[in-house]
Amino acid sequence: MKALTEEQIVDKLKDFQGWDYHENSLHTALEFENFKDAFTVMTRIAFEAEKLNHHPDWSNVYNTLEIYLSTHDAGGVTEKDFELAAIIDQLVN
Ligand SMILES: C[C@H](O)[C@H](O)[C@H]1CNC2=NC(N)=NC(=O)C2=N1
Repeated sequence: MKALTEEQIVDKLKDFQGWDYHENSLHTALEFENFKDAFTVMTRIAFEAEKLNHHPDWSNVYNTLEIYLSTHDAGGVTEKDFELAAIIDQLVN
């Protein structure tokens, strides 16, 4: 799968609230009520990532979750990253 151009990425991001293009990845930062809520969402994302065989680069500190999505095999952002971002949005909204 081929990496998208920055122009394509910025254009597609117009349909995504709360995501930006940062360090050659799609990026979002989420804050939850508490650690359990954050970890619950991480667990649900993990199952979706496994189904997609597409995995996030993420960091959790207490009630915050920072997610970076890129496609290692393509060395950039691809449609799969947007697919997983859309799934994550459904899980958190
Ligand atoms: C072997 C395995 O299918 C590949 O390494 C998959 C796993 N998950 C992945 N996740 C992401 N974000 N990018 C990949 O290129 C990728 N490749």
